[in-house]
Amino acid sequence: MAQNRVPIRRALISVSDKTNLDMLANGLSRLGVEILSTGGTAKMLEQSGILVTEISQYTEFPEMMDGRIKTLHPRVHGALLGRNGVDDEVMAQHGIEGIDLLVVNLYPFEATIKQQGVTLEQAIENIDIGGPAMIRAASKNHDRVTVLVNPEDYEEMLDELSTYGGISHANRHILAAKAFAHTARYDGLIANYLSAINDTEEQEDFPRYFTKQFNHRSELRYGENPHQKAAFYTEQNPASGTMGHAWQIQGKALSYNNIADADAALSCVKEFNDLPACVIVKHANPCGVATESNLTLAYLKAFATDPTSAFGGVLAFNQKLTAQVAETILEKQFAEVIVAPAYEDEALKVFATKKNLRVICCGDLPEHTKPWKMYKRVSGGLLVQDADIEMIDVAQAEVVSKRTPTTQELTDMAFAWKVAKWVKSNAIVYVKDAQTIGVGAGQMSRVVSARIASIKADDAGLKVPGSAMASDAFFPFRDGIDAAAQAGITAVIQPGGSIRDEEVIQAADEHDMAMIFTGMRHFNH
Ligand SMILES: NC(=O)c1ncn([C@@H]2O[C@H](COP(=O)(O)O)[C@@H](O)[C@H]2O)c1NC=O
Repeated sequence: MAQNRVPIRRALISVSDKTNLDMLANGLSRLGVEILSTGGTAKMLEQSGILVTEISQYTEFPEMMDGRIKTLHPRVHGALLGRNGVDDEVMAQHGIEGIDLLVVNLYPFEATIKQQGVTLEQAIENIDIGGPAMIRAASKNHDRVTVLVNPEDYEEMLDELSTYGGISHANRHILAAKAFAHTARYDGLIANYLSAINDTEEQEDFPRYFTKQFNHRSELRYGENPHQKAAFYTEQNPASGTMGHAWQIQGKALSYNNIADADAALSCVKEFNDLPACVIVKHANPCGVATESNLTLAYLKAFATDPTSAFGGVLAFNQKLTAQVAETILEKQFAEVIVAPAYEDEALKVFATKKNLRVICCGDLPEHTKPWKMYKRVSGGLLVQDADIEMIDVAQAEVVSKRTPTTQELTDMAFAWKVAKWVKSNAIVYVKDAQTIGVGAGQMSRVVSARIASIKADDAGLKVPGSAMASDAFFPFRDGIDAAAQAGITAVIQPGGSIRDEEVIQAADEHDMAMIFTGMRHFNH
């Protein structure tokens, strides 16, 4: 197929972010490309000794209104929009010389609105008008014009230009789509910002119009089930320690369920930043969680909670993974996915013996997570909420039982509470000595979750007596407490807030249990 390469004779460069600018302009000059440029960009290029024509010289119209008008001129837009073989005559008639390459990036609106105490006026002055207008014009006319909106793309374009003398149609098309995505994201940010601010400049939590852009990261073999097609999209700059940031080191391609489960495992393991921790997830639920003095022991304890469910599980760790952990995992079980912030080279050599095992590196886990939003598609709409990043200090929680918890019980309750947050509701988690003893997940009644936690502990040969129990939401009846007491639970952590709290506290007192109320619920659906 013909490449339909278009040579570049004239370029317009107008950039706020001047990264790689010298390299680009030097490259273009060497290839004999004439450069037009706006005020600040032209000044910088002149200082570097590059020959440029100021845009105001070309338009014969001054830049004005503090930069609100620079390139908004028919000689610029005609030069970008004029079609080869269609508009040649009219261009000549009006002294319009075609621009073949447009290099633009926009006023830093996103960075401006992220600043503390920014005013509406400052935000508005950082809305770029001329830049998006040119990007849209050039992208529409990518049949002739090449458009660059990202300094990371300069080098590849220069390579193609110097090697082949022009840019292929395929690449102009890719760059045009990228440029429209760039302006779409930019306008989305502006619309979100303006529609979340009222006339007294108070920021509302949720904009009237909501636009968010995600970028295609990979095709997935299929979705939750083989008859569902699926792909993975990520944010612009995903934070370290997230699935959006993570990269795969080895193994079979990641599936939709792998990514969802690895995310669940990562979320849970991040709760334990003080000690080496391991979380094993199966079908989005932790089936074993433990902390210990090193990752190998943490893994062994997590595995011991429910070895049956751990088969084919997704394992997350909160520290650099050693060869010893890798060997122990391979001895003990078949795993689908391992995710950790980093790996020792020796650990990777061990995993390399299992070619299919998916090994993912997520980068450092940040200590404090900034607030962010969660989205869930429902038919005909989108649910948006704050991510559940809150975690109470259990030591400050209210003791509601007659008996106060022992130090050991408090520690176990704190651990169980962190795990319960990441178990699907209704969640019941039994914990002793920094190890999950039984997990009851995703049941329609709380008492059944409690029974399941006991059954799981029994199946694994773990002793419940003396364990603490966490419940993600209040107990609506005393039956859950009675069932737990029967199993040997001595301490209970739960949000409280039921109309039958008194009856529930009385049940705890009758069984001589310690009970604390967190005042915070952690439903996870
Ligand atoms: N108003 C205009 O005609 C106009 N044309 C280009 N710009 C922007 O001006 C910036 C570059 O300005 P300078 O070269 O003066 O540093 C770029 O981000 C570009 O998108 C404009 N500024 C804002 O709209």
